[in-house]
Amino acid sequence: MNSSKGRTTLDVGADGVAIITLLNPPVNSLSFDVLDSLKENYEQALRRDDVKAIVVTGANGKFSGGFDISAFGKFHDKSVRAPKPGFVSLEILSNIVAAAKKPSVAAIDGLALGGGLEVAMACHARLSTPNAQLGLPELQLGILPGFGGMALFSLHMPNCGFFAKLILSYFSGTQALPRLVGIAKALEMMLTSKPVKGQDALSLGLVDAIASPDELVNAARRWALEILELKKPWINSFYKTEKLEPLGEAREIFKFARAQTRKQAPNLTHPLVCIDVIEEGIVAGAHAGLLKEAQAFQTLVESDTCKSLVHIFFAQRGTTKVPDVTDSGLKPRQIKKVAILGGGLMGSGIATSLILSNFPVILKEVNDKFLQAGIGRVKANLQSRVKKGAMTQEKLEKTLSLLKGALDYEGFRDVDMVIEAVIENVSLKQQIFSDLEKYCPSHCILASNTSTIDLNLIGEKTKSQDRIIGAHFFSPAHVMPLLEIVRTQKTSPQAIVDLLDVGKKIKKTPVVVGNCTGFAVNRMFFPYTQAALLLVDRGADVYKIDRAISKFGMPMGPFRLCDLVGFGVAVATGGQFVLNFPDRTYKSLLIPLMQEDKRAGETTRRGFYIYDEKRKAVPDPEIKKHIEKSREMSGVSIDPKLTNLPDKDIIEMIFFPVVNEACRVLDEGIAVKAADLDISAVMGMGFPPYRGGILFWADTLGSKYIYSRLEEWSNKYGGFFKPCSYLAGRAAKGAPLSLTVDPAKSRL
Ligand SMILES: C[C@H](O)CC(=O)SCCNC(=O)CCNC(=O)[C@H](O)C(C)(C)COP(=O)(O)OP(=O)(O)OC[C@H]1O[C@@H](n2cnc3c(N)ncnc32)[C@H](O)[C@@H]1OP(=O)(O)O
Repeated sequence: MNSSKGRTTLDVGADGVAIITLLNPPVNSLSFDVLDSLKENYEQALRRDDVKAIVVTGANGKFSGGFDISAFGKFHDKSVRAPKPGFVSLEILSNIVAAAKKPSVAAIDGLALGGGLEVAMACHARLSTPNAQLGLPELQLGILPGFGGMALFSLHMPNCGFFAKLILSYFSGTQALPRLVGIAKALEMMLTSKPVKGQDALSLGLVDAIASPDELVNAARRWALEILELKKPWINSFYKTEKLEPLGEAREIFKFARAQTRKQAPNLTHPLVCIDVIEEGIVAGAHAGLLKEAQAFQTLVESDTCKSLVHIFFAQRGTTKVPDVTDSGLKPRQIKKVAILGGGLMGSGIATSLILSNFPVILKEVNDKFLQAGIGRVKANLQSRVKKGAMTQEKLEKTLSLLKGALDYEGFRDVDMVIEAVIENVSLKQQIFSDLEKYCPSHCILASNTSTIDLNLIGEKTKSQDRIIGAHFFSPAHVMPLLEIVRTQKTSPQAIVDLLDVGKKIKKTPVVVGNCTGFAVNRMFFPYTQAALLLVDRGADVYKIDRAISKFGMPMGPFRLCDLVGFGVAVATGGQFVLNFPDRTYKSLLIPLMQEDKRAGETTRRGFYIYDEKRKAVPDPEIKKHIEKSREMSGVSIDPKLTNLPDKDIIEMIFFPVVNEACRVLDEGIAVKAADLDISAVMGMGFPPYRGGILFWADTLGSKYIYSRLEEWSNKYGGFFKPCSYLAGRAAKGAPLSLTVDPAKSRL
């Protein structure tokens, strides 16, 4: 069997232009095999007398998605074969340089990202289709754009000669992009990791011309020949200077970029390193910049941040790979029309998400007043996009025309999917599902957005259990990226495949989980809040906890979050857990006591914080009296150690119970794999992606350590901290927590 990972093809036309095509489906990533083959074909094209010019392009409408990210994993676990000398760009680029008499033009369709764009920037001109995506998203992976640096890293040749450095720099994104589009724009593109469209790339100077997908390669071959005939300029990006801002202005731009970066990503160093490398190239010249890039790349690619972010990249793509479901040959059926029941906060958010992705939607409510309110919410959601400049008024009208209101089930006769989003009331939901069975076609998927109620119970009065499924969105549904797809023992694989497809089409990350109270995310959230309440009852400070957790990288601390979701919701969901998992519930009276004081969180402007009109949260000294009362009524004693806990201990005491619950979820087979829980934590809880997700992070600390800490607190503070048997078992073996779950136990 051929185990090579991609290649390039060489095709020489009668006009003397060699077309080199990158071929490595699905995104033509630059694996070592592709790079080897690129080098070989370049050499051949340069050698052959019948080749006058070269066009580089990508197969199947995509230039390249960049360097093969799976190879980073091999760097990390050190399993990669040592790259042979002259690997990656050195030989390829020395040939491009040596080929000064044969111009190269990049023909970009689909996407040119990361190393893909770096290859294109090494060419003498670039042509693109209007909608192609061009960008350097490497910071998202914890590294910086640097094939130049990568070449040095791969070659292990820090003392390489001047000529080699000169050659390598052609492939360096940090040095080439600012010279093509200016420093400010290049910084923006790298720091945000956001690509630009071909049409915009043209006005920025990143590409030289636009062509339609059908015309692209022919236009590029003509361009290459015209370079040869000196009718078009022959440009080496590396030597361009006219786009660079004057030095004084450049320094200001770098200063501003650093300040913004420190504010937005205080825990991350690699964006600052990237700025340093670009600045070095501007101030001391591209060769100096390249050397700095090389050193930086080596450090960054081995960093925990890179390991975590690469894990998240693949974990996110892995959520749609469900054993015995997505590998069983089933194809998603086309969902042409969706109905939503309930126009409240959730229903209107879900409707917004669907119409934004061009699904016609029927929104059903019980009366006209509620219906108009629901439609009004959808309108407001779209309007806020218009305000932010993310949508035109015209597009808003067009999008809204996909939404139809209804007060009965008549319009449900041709829908392919229904999503119920009414209040959490079992008998109401049971009634709705038995009505749906009567009105909807027999293929229609019957989904519920419940966050707590057993799906088997919801579908109890129907004969359609195989098409009943959970579609658990997170609030606000049109913004939050996660979709929990909840499967019962009876849900058909086809219904899962269909919902996975809809999830992807509405740009959510779908995670398939089993049926239980709280599913995956809310089960992990529960101990998070409980641990924080336990610490406060035992002497810790509310605001110190929130600060420590925010510093760790969560968007906000547990108390600020309670204020945001509202005490009503916190108590209601908490109640479900108390009912279902009484053995590990910590019963604090603090929130009910605060409710008695007419505090309900941000909506009443009083919760753990007080809020001004601009929703700015300020600590409230008044809550001290409630805390004291809660302690007194619960009969717990203050532990002096907890009154002055270092941040590290706060983080561990709050997150280790979350890790413990994640272990239970995995052990019970509620989640298919540990990586799904990492994604659920990142996208559902706001866990920092650069820590790799909850279990990935836990494994960096070790199961033994986590077990011993939980055991110690369990003895001291009670059963809430008691490590579960899964965690105990892993700790006894010194094994990672993310080892695959025993398939026999899986509920999926
Ligand atoms: C030295 C250099 O400077 C370093 C680099 O170049 S690092 C790489 C820089 N490039 C990137 O970060 C781009 C990463 N990829 C993406 O953003 C998106 O995958 C994309 C925009 C290319 C395509 O998105 P989309 O169409 O939604 O498809 P998506 O599901 O994400 O990817 C399709 C498949 O391609 C794989 N893939 C995408 N980019 C890849 C890459 N650069 N390397 C390896 N595999 C890649 C995905 O893992 C997925 O595989 P799967 O089907 O087995 O799950």
